[in-house]
Amino acid sequence: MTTYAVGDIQGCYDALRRLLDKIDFDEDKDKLWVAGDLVNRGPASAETLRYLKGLGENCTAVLGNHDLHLLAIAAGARKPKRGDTAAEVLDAPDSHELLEWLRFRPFVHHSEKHHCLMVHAGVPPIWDEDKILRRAAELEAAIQGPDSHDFFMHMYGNQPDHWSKDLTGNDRLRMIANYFTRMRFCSADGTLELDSKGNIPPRGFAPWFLHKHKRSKDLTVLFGHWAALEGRVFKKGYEALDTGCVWGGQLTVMRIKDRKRFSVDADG
Ligand SMILES: Nc1ncnc2c1ncn2[C@@H]1O[C@H](COP(=O)(O)OP(=O)(O)OP(=O)(O)OP(=O)(O)OC[C@H]2O[C@@H](n3cnc4c(N)ncnc43)[C@H](O)[C@@H]2O)[C@@H](O)[C@H]1O
Repeated sequence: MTTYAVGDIQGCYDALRRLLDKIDFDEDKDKLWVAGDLVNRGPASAETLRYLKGLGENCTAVLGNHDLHLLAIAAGARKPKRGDTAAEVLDAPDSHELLEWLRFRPFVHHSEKHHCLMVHAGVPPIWDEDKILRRAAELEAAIQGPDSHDFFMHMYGNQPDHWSKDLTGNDRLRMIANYFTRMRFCSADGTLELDSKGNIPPRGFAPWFLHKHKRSKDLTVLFGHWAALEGRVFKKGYEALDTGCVWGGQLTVMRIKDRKRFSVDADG
């Protein structure tokens, strides 16, 4: 049994299957962790969800911003934007099952065995692992509970931009969602800058993983989301997995035990 972690698939189902063939992935024995953004912009989000759902307990996927966006569209809280491919999932005959499976994915996966945390965008420097997991659970409860429509209606936006334990309601949930699913740059106190998407830090901010973190140093964080990094972080304890498949780059999987990476080109 071998455990692998894959970056943002975003509906690039053919690339996913080519990559799994390349590593001789055994669907009955091996484990696949997915670092969020399973869907959207790529051509085959429904097929991707169907395949990952079919892996059962051998797939552990966390939610990304594009997954949340699809769930918000499905809930009637948002309209699709140009370039979104949500309709392909919404029109699928098994749409309900696929969306319910997605809605019940976590935001953070903690593996004690492998000393890893997997999250889509990142974890703020101001939280230790206990807080990270408790705040992920808060957000999961909101999305999985009866008031999820209300959350999706209020999910979008860049404010508040910094954490306070006194935050309540949808402001608190939006802040947590923005840390886990949209963050790239922040300041040492966890203030977010969500406009910049390239590699150049805006003045006063740095990539979230370069700050001093409260989290235990023994935990490696696996994350996706940031295609412009091209899978490179150069900092011990961090593994960037998004290599921009949906932008014509590559899809990359990392074997957890030795951190060896395998990639396929987007266009085969
Ligand atoms: N609370 C909330 N508030 C607001 N929106 C929410 C939300 N929750 C969910 N959403 C949804 O989140 C999305 C906005 O997210 P954002 O993070 O704001 O923007 P994005 O451009 O859509 O990011 P993406 O996730 O695609 O990241 P990537 O690095 O691949 O791509 C980013 C850029 O990198 C560029 N890029 C790709 N490869 C690159 C490379 N090798 N070098 C340089 N740039 C590269 C691409 O061209 C692209 O412009 C929307 O769909 C929105 O609806």
